[in-house]
Amino acid sequence: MRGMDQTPPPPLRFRKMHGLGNDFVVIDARAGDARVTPALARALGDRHRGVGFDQLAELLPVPEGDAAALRIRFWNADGSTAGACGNATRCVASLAMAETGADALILRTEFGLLPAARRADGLIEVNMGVPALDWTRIPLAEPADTAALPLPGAPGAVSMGNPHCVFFVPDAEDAPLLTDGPHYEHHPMFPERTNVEFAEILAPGDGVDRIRLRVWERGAGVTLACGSGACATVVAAARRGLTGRRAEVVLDGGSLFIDWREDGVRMAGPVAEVFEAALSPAFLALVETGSESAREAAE
Ligand SMILES: N[C@H](CCC[C@H](N)C(=O)O)C(=O)O
Repeated sequence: MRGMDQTPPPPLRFRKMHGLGNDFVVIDARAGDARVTPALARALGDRHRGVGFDQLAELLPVPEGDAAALRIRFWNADGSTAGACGNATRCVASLAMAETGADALILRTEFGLLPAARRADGLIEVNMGVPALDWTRIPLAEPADTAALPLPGAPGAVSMGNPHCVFFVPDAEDAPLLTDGPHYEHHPMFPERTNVEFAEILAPGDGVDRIRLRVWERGAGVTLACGSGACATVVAAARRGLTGRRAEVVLDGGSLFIDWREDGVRMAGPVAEVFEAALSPAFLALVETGSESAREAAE
């Protein structure tokens, strides 16, 4: 509950951005005056009653002397948190570089320190880190060969700081996203749920492998693009010898350029800022009246 001081809280400002149509609300909580809760994420993510997003990127401070410029916490539209979000990381990198005038910097996420840079061609590139391939780090509910899981279609499993289950299909356009997507997101093999990818290997172009990818995201459903999913798909494909370690990944919203090197998986693509606005105090009060969010905000 708010204390005796009835001074209204400052308006909660946010930015709306996207990477290939994978859309985000970005809240700068570095000053410590804002705090995202599962209830606020769900309310904000509602595409009819809120702002609407696939994910929310909460910007948090880092200690003095930290190698990173800032820390990011990712929230899905269902109020769950995620250890990675490639497209949102690229959007935040673009904001942070504009803020500091730098062309390269480091961002801290749950998965570690992620170097980011603006390329000469204007694309924003992030090194998403070294993929986790052991079953315990996906995580899976039992020991299994993550190169080909004991499930129909023998999908690959990869973590980029978040779990991915990658199916290779003959035609991604008619992939069973709306049935197999939720089925495998909630499959008991994935104790923390999983993102579900459907990948079709295309003919190489300009000497670069190409993959057509469609994604059902954990906590968000079908999205137009998924950066960590594109990284996981190239890793899963290369592990099977279906492609090399570099590929163009063609998603519904456009292409990401992936390069799996020894020191991590690089992912490059465009970002866009759509608008900046403030949440109305009435909206925040509405969220707070929900007992769950008020209790969490007070913790
Ligand atoms: N839904 C994902 C997080 C967002 C991933 C995606 N938007 C990306 O660009 O990586 C999860 O729960 O792991």
